[in-house]
Amino acid sequence: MTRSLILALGADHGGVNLKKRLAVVLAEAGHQLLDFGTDGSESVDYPDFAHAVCGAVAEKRADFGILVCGTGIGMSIAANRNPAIRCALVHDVTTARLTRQHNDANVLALGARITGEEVALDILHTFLTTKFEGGRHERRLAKINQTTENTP
Ligand SMILES: O=C(CO)[C@H](O)[C@H](O)[C@H](O)COP(=O)(O)O
Repeated sequence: MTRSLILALGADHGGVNLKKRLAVVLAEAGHQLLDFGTDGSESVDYPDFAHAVCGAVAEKRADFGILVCGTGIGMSIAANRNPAIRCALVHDVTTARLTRQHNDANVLALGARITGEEVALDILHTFLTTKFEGGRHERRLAKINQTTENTP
């Protein structure tokens, strides 16, 4: 798939089956996985897994994080509360590419009830193999971290 990466994975009960499928493919591709669960179908709370995965990425214990819930929305909202995280909820290969090129996204959120397995695998491949372009995008990323004030 790409050079060997350390990837942090997390899902709630809505995303657990897709997470397991992604984990198999990623392990076969030679990546090292930090799997923060969940592992079963019992109802759990997605923020617990988002925070665990994002902690690993923020502390540089993982190169990227991958989060899966029913829609990906709850995971992405929770993930982006961490100031070190740029989490993108992605439904297609084009935005998977662009969020790496333009946003240097370090966490990918997927919705298992929305996105089919084959599309999710294509998104994952694109996300992990596309490089940040830098340049003008560096300035914009810096501004994301500058302020939360509602000024131009
Ligand atoms: O956070 C979500 C929605 O924005 C996720 O899709 C969750 O997986 C979903 O809310 C879980 O719902 P459930 O009815 O408890 O299975």
